[in-house]
Amino acid sequence: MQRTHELFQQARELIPGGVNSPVRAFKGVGGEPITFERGEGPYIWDVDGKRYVDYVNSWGPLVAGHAEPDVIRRVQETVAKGLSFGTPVELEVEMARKLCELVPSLDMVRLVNSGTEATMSALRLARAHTGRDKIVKFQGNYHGHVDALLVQAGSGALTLGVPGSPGVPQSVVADTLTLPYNDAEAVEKCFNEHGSEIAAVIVEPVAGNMNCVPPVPGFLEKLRECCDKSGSVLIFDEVMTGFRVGPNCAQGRFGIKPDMTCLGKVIGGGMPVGAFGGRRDIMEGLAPVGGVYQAGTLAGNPVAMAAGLATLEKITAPGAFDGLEATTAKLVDGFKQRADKAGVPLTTNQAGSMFGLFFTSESPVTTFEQVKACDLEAFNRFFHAMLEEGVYLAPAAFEAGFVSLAHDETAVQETLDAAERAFARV
Ligand SMILES: Cc1ncc(COP(=O)(O)O)c(C=O)c1O
Ligand SMILES: NCC(=O)CCC(=O)O
Repeated sequence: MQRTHELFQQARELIPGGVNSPVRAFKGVGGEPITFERGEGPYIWDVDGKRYVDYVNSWGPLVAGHAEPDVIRRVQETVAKGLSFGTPVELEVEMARKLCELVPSLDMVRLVNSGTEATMSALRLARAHTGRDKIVKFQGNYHGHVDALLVQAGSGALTLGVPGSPGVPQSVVADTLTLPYNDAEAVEKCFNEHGSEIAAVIVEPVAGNMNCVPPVPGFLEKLRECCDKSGSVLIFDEVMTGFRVGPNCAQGRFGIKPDMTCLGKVIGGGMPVGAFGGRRDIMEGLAPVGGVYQAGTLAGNPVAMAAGLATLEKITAPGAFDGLEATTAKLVDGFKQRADKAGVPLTTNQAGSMFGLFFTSESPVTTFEQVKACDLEAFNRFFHAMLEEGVYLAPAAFEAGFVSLAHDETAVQETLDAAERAFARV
């Protein structure tokens, strides 16, 4: 690990913590982050030449695998025509059409550059649409680093123990109400008290930033019901779940239609893209049609659109998603079997191509409290053992795992063989 170590020493002098996003640091698991230089299919190689089976996949976007040839070709063709115009381009129309076709709640969509931008703008629009200020979010859900949403947040905020961030004024979060995930009763109670003041509820329809926790039956239904009754805007943050949990996103899978949807990750295929969309009457509140201001120099960038469109083609090809889900099930069942064999208490969750490993004897895991009560030290030992074995899991116990279309029998078998040896050391 000579080269990776040297690079990280340099990075620490130049970039805070040596990383451009805190989740990349190994703060939760200990040790130094690894610097990578190449990917192909299910594998990534670090700068010292070691190969790993990858279950981070750039934190979700690479559902087609690394350097997928058709994706790369589409990007190269597009790059050759110029990188950006700051004008309408054909590929953004193609992307908007594709998203409106595939995502049940989208009448219209606007493209942005990240998931954070998508949730930030969706909130602004929902507040303008309703003329209300309060928003509801769930503990352990993460919606990007939007000030008003950095309250009891998941992902790196949770891993680092800063679920609310210094620098966010109290006045900005005063209108953010937080509730326990998967608790329909708490939702009902909150709406009984504040319903007429609530502009929006924003939720990860499968929580993927407190490990992976699917919604319990009735939870999303209750959100829909309460929002309908009170005239609040229901926002599904599908930045992570979009085209990961189903070919029509979580809303397609669970049959609940939100008023607005945020997207990111997969729809950029590894390029910086986000999107938010929904009901036409809401979306037409945006400038230049309406008064709600939102903008972006590089929004709808053709190169990013090309990568995203090629990736969406892969995941929506006939049979593709079912195959991916079956591979994920095989992986997750394999982890469980090997943990059982080694006598390590483990519970697993799966939603489409997302999965969660919980070092606990409680099953099922459906709440944030259960997630926080898991054996973090056992996870950390498992993480490092897997790393040594050449399997790259997210370097934190509070993150979901991601499988790609490129994960074949060989990659899965390699992973499970590694897991068998790793569990024996946990
Ligand atoms: C559910 C969810 N929403 C929003 C975001 C923010 O997206 P980005 O990191 O692209 O700003 C993320 C991930 O980072 C996410 O998982
Ligand atoms: N679950 C973690 C993320 O999705 C975020 C990645 C990042 O913030 O770099």
